[in-house]
Amino acid sequence: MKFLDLTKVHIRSGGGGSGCVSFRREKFIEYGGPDGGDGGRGGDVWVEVVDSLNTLIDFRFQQHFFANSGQPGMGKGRTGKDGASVTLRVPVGTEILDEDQETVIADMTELGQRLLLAKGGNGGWGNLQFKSATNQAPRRANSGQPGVERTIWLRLKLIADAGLAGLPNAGKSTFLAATSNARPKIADYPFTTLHPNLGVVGIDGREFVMADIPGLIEGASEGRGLGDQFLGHVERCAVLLQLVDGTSEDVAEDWRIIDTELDAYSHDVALKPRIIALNKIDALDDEERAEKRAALEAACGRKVYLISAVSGEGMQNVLRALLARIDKGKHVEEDDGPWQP
Ligand SMILES: Nc1nc2c(ncn2[C@@H]2O[C@H](COP(=O)(O)OP(=O)(O)OP(=O)(O)O)[C@@H](O)[C@H]2O)c(=O)[nH]1
Ligand SMILES: [Mg+2]
Repeated sequence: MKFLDLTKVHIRSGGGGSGCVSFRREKFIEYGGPDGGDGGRGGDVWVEVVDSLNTLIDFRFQQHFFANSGQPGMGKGRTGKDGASVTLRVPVGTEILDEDQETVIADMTELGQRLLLAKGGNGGWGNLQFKSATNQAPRRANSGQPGVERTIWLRLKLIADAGLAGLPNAGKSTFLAATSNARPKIADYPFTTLHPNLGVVGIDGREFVMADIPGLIEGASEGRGLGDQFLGHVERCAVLLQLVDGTSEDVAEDWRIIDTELDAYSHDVALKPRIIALNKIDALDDEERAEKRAALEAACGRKVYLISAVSGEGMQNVLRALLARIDKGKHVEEDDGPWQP
């Protein structure tokens, strides 16, 4: 199932700068002692959990994370500058795997959690450090330690922010394809979608993850059709978008069937914030739109969005409403009850 995001990343910490061999050269001081400074430390490679999108999509564009090397030491006892470190910013729930993809190096589960993945090399000693009672003028300095290079994998179990629910053919996959990077199969027969698809939806410069699941039918909670086996995937969503096919004879009944199945599956899922949209309005005239909207609003007792996943009409409004619900879910801990638009 396409619920895992897996990305390969190459990392390299910086090597330490080499130590310097140098002697004091000043007028009237005949034998200036050694004054070569140490090399700077190489930069580290860190991973840190940040509050961001719950996909690893950014790592498709940047797969190399190389820290800078330390600068060499200099005369007059000056230490070289340390190399800059780099940090991989990952979402909560990212696992770090070794190159073999089997060994789990770390499980990044908490916001702000930080882990050192590759330590920068120490800088080498300058000749100043080698001065001793027996050797007042050492011509010796160390080179810096090399950096560490490795390949790792990031693996994230995706959690959808929004889930699509509706009868077969309601247009769920069309909606996902129209609004996200996902390319699910779309066709004019029921049960086109056989497994869930996920897509990253962009709206107003923000992004969220939406899941398209196979259509539900009456009796799904008792195992009819594809049953409720995929509803587990929407259990953790912040909001559900229920699509009702506008070309259906009885939109109120269509809404009720899904509502009943959600409730039979789990009370919690039925009580989740839900946004209702009447889809395929491009196929309806004004009178039909008004009539069906009224019937649907009477059945569900809340605002109904009018949309067309094909023409794009009304889509922005629904996406904004979903995003607002998702944001609300993230910032408000207590449940403010169902059915609040
Ligand atoms: N006219 C019109 N047709 C639409 C619209 N949205 C979807 N359709 C059509 O409705 C049919 C079903 O669309 P899908 O997106 O496959 O429906 P689904 O809900 O994913 O169906 P299942 O995967 O079987 O549950 C396709 O022929 C779509 O082209 C719309 O806004 N307007
Ligand atoms: Mg589908």
